[in-house]
Amino acid sequence: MTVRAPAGYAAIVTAAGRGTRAGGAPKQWRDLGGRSVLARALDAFAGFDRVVLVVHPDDMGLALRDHAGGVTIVSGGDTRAASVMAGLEALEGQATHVLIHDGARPLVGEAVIQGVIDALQAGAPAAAPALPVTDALWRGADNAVTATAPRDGLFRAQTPQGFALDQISKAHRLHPDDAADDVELALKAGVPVAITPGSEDNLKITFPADFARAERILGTAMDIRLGNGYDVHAFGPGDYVWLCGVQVAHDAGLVGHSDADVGMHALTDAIYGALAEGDIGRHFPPSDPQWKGADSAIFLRHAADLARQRGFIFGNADVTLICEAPKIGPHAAAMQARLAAIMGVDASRVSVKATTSERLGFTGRREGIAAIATAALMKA
Ligand SMILES: Nc1ccn([C@@H]2O[C@H](COP(=O)(O)OP(=O)(O)OP(=O)(O)O)[C@@H](O)[C@H]2O)c(=O)n1
Ligand SMILES: C[C@](O)(CO)[C@H](O)COP(=O)(O)O
Repeated sequence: MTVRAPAGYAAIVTAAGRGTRAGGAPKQWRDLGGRSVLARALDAFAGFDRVVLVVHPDDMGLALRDHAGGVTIVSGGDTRAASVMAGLEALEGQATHVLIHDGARPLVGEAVIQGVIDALQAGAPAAAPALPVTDALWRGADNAVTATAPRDGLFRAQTPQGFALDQISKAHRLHPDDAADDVELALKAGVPVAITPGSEDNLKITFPADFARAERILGTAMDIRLGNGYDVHAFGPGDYVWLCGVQVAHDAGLVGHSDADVGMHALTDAIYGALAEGDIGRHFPPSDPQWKGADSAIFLRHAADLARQRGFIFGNADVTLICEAPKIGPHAAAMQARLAAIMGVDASRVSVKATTSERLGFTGRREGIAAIATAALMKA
């Protein structure tokens, strides 16, 4: 879920720094759990009508490659304040309020952004998230404590910091010097700033170890779903069967309301199961004549689309066909490719294998084919 910002609200995401303390390539372009730090920070503002992304001139090509469309990309300056100023200039006359966010804070949550918006909507000219300092504070030198310092009334500042656009633009023009953040400039210009709730998850990637910390937060926040599916179809008259989207010659057909693709049905049910969305019968009732003889790809595509609409990506899918015949091995790769194409994933994430039941039971007596499937869905 992203925050839907009120009309007139814009966001500036600053990403023109070089990330010297983090080392390596500029931190905002580096991978964090499969997506760049910056892509994650930008995502949080997808519900804003206007978003300005400020990047280093050397990164303009990268920015246009990854973020063209939807956001306005401008070149930043030598300091954070100069980069924010470039963003503010791009917004002149285009918004009433602006939230200014570090591209290096990839895990900002809805509640933090909403808290800032609510304070501005309530009439504050400026509002920013922060956390009270809870640890004792010391002064130190040469690895020794030289004094203690009171922590009362001290806060750790975060972003996004929100402002009435005209007031923060004026503050930047009045004090074009660098500052730790935009709140500092607002205060210098006499603009009062409300404190809103920050979050421990809203860390700024600053040092190398912060990547591991962010990965840990992402890991615990990851929504992982597993679903299983099971299906059986009896043999009947015919000279081929549909299995996992591939037509396989056989001395019998499979009986069913649709094309009786038992493997595809098991996989579709596994996806519905992971989404707690019932089974194929709920979405495509067998009582409905329009599904008579239907291509089962319709069912699988529907389940895969539903997963994507809910924000999930596929971890993997695994289908096992249980039959004495036909032989599955020669067709397994084609089945894998077909299922992957229907689901819109790479074939390496889909497995199709088979086993006999050692001539035991209904599959052993060649009365039909059974299939079991597992699907893993993930959402960060
Ligand atoms: N000239 C600058 C400097 C910083 N930033 C942005 O401001 C945010 C917070 O800054 P910081 O963590 O200090 O980032 P860097 O300046 O990149 O880091 P470092 O000081 O370690 O080089 C980051 O998203 C950074 O890209 C910017 O847009 N323009
Ligand atoms: C803006 C800021 O993120 C607020 O905490 C921070 O001041 C900027 O980062 P820096 O490390 O101070 O440059």
